Amino acid sequence: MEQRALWDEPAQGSSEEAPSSGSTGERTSRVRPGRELSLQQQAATVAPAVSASPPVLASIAVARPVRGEFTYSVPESLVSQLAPGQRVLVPFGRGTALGFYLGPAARPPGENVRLKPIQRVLEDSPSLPKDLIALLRFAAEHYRYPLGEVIRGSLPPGLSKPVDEKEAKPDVQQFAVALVNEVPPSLARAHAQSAALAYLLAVGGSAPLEEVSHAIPGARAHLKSLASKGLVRIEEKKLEAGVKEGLIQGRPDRLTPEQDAAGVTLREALDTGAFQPFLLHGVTGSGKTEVYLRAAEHALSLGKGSLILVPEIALTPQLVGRFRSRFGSEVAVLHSALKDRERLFHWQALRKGEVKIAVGVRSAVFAPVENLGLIVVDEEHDPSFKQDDSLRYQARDLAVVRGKQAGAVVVLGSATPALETLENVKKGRYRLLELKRRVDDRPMPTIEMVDLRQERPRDGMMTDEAPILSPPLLAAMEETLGRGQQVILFLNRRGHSTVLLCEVCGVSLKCTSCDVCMTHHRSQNRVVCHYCGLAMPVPDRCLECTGPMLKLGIGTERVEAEVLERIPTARVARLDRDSATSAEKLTEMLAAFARRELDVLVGTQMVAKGHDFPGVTLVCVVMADTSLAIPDFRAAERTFHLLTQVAGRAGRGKDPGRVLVQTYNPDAEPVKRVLAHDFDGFAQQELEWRKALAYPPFARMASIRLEGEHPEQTASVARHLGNIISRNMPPASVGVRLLGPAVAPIAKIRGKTRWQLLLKGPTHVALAPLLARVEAALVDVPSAVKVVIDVDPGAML
Ligand SMILES: Nc1ncnc2c1ncn2[C@@H]1O[C@H](COP(=O)(O)OP(=O)(O)OP(=O)(O)O)[C@@H](O)[C@H]1O
Ligand SMILES: [Zn+2]
Repeated sequence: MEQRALWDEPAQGSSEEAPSSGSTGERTSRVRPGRELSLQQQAATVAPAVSASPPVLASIAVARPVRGEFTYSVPESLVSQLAPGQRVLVPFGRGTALGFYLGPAARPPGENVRLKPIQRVLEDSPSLPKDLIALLRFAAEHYRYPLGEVIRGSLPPGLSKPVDEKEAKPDVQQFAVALVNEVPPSLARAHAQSAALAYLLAVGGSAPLEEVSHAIPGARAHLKSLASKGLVRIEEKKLEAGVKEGLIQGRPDRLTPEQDAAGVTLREALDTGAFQPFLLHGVTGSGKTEVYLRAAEHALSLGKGSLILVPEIALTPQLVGRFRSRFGSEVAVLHSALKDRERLFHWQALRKGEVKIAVGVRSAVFAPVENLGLIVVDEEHDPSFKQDDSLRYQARDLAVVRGKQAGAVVVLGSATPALETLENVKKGRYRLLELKRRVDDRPMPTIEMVDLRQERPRDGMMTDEAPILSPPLLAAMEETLGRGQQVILFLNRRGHSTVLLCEVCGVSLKCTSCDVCMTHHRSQNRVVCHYCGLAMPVPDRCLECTGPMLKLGIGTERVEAEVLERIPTARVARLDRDSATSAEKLTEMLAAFARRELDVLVGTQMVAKGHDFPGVTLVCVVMADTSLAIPDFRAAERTFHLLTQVAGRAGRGKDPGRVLVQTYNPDAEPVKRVLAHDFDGFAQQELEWRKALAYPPFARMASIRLEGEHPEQTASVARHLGNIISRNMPPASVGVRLLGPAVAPIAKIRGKTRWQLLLKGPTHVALAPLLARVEAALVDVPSAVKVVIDVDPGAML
C-alpha cells in the first residue's frame, strides 16, 4: 500500500473556498460547513432574520477549550477594519472571549439563526500571518486540539490576552556592542565582567542584553560597568532589515566539495521559490551548520526569511552563536527562558519583517517569519521536537507542513536521521543531500568494544558487577589526559545508584506513588523518584524485612566519583539535569569545557548533542545497554542514535578520535552496528522489522492514555473506550488495529493509575473516525479519569 507523508493527507473537513463576501477582499479561508454546527449555534441566538442585504459573516476561533470555528456577524462599522489573523473580542457564553478572525464564513445552515456580532477589533495589523493560520488549522485538526487554544498557545504572552496591541507594546530592546576585539588584560581580575565581554565577542560582538544575562547571570550590571570603562556601548536598538551587525566571524574560506554541492542544490531550490523538502544526512562533524548558514544567507539575499529549529537552545549555544556571529542583530533567538516582553519583541520584529531569521526551539515552528524561504530542522531525529503536553505536536513534522504551505525549502539535518525521514527519502518525497566526510578530511573516530561480561571479576560471585571504568577504559583515559586532551564519559542515567535492593528479600525500593525504583543521589544524601520528584532519606535497612540494602545500577554521579577516585588529578564535571539546574549553569559548564578548564565531562544524553569540542579525542560509553530494554518500539533506534551521536563528539579537532563502548550486549543490533559504523545497515534492518510489525513509518499511530485516581474506575473507562473502538472498527482489510487497553509500562505515576490504548493504521485518515468516537465518548467519562489523545506519539511509556 502506498504510504503517504503527514503533509500529503488532506486536513479533515473540507477545503473548499469560502464564497467571496466582497467586504474583506480575502478568500483564503476554509470553512467547514456543518461540522461544528452545534457549537456554532452556541454563539448564535435564534431569532427571525430581518436584514435585507446578506450580512458579512466571519469565521472566528475562540480562545477557549472548545472545538471548531464559530460564525459571528460583522457590524458595519468593523467591516472595513477586518483582516484575517486579527485578534478580536467576541461575546461568548455569558461573557466575552478573545477570538481570532480567520476569514469570511458561509452562512451556517438554519434559516432563523441570528448571529452575535464581533465586539471589537483589537489590532490594526493582524498578529497572525496568513501562512500561520493554515499551519495552526492543520495542527488543531491533526493533533485534535481546540483551534483557539492552539492559536493562543502559539502567540507570545501579551498577545494571548484580550488587550489592545497598543497596551502590549514591548520596551525597546537594549543591545550591548563590544568596542574591543579581545578581552583586555586590565580585566584579568574582574572575572564576571570578562566573562560577559567574552560572551559578547564569541557571538560576534553584539547581542541583546537579555540574551547575555540569560547566558551569564548578572551580566546586565557587568555590561554597564564595561560601558563605563569604554569597552562596551549600550544601544537602544530598532532592528532593521539588511543591517549586518558585529564582526563576521568564523566563516570558513573554503567549503568542502560536499558542502559546496549541497549548497548549490539548496540555492537552486531557494531560487525556484517553491516547496522542496530535503534530508541533509551528514556524518558527525561534516559541517552541516555551515550549509544551513549559507542557505540562510542566500534566502536573505532573495529577501526571504529563515526559520532554524534546534532541539534545545541551552544545549546548542554554539549553533546559536554561529548564527548570531554571521547575521548579527538580524537573528531572533527564541527559547523558553525569554521574558514575556522579550518574546513579544521578537514576535513583533519578525512579524514586521524587521528581523528575518529566527533560531528557536520547537515552539518556534510557529514564529511569524515573514516571506519564509527556508526552514531548517537541525538534529531532526531528536525526541525533543515532540511536545508532550497540551498540543502534542511534532515540530519537525509541522515544519514540513509549514514549508509546503509557505512554498519554502525545508532542510532536515542529522547524522542519524529518523527512520520516518529516511523512508520519506526512499519514497522520493524528500531529496537526499549527503556529507559523508568530515571537514578537512578528518577521520571518523575509531570505535572499540569493551565486553563487560569479560571484565567481571572472575573470583567473585556471579552477581558481581563489572567495574565502572574497566582497565582498557581507564588506560585510554589516562593516555588521553596525559596528552592534554579531553574526555567525554556518557551514561544515560542520573544519580549514584539506580536500584536499592534488599539482600535478603530481594525487594527493591520503589516510590510510594509511582511504579518506579527510587534512585540514590549521594550528593543530596537522598533517594529520589525521577517521575514525581519525591525524595526521602536513604534507608539503611529494607523497609519490608529490615535486611541490608545493596546499591546496584550505576548513574552519572557514581561515574563522576569513580573518575575522581581513579584519576585524582583530572578536572571533572558532570552534565545532567541534577547539575545543570539552570540554562546559565549549563551554558557555563559547556563554555568551561570548551575553554579547556575541564578535562573530563561525565553526562547523560546532554553530552551527546551537537557539541563541537576540538579538544575531545576520547569518548567512552560507560554502559551501552541502558536504553535497550525500554518497552518502546523506538528503543533500538534511540540507542543507535545516542551512541552514534556521542561517538561523533570525538576527534573533531586536528587530532583523531577514539571511542570505547562498554557493553553487556555486544550482539545487540544497535550496539553491533555502531561498532561497525554501519548506519545504512542498521536503518535497513530496523525498517524491515518495523514493516513486519506495522510500526511507523509503515503505519500511523495514535495513543489514548488514561490516568485516574481510582484503579478500578480507570480500568473500566479504559475498557469502555476499548469497546467503543472495537465496535466501530472498519473492515479488517483497512488495516487498523487496536492494541490494548492495557496497563501502561509505568503503571502508576504520582499515585495515578495509568492505562493505554494504541491505534495503528495505514493512514491518519483511517484512524480519525475512531479517535472522533473516543472524543465523543469523553463527555461521559468521570472527571477523576483524565484521557489524552496523542497523535503520532513520541514515547510509549
Ligand atoms: N568548510 C569548512 N572548513 C573548515 N572548517 C569547517 C568547514 N565547515 C565547517 N567547519 C567546522 O567544522 C566543525 C564541525 O561542523 P559542525 O558543527 O557544523 O558539524 P555537524 O555536521 O553539525 O556535526 P554534528 O552532527 O556532530 O553536530 C565546526 O567547528 C565548523 O566550524
Ligand atoms: Zn514517584
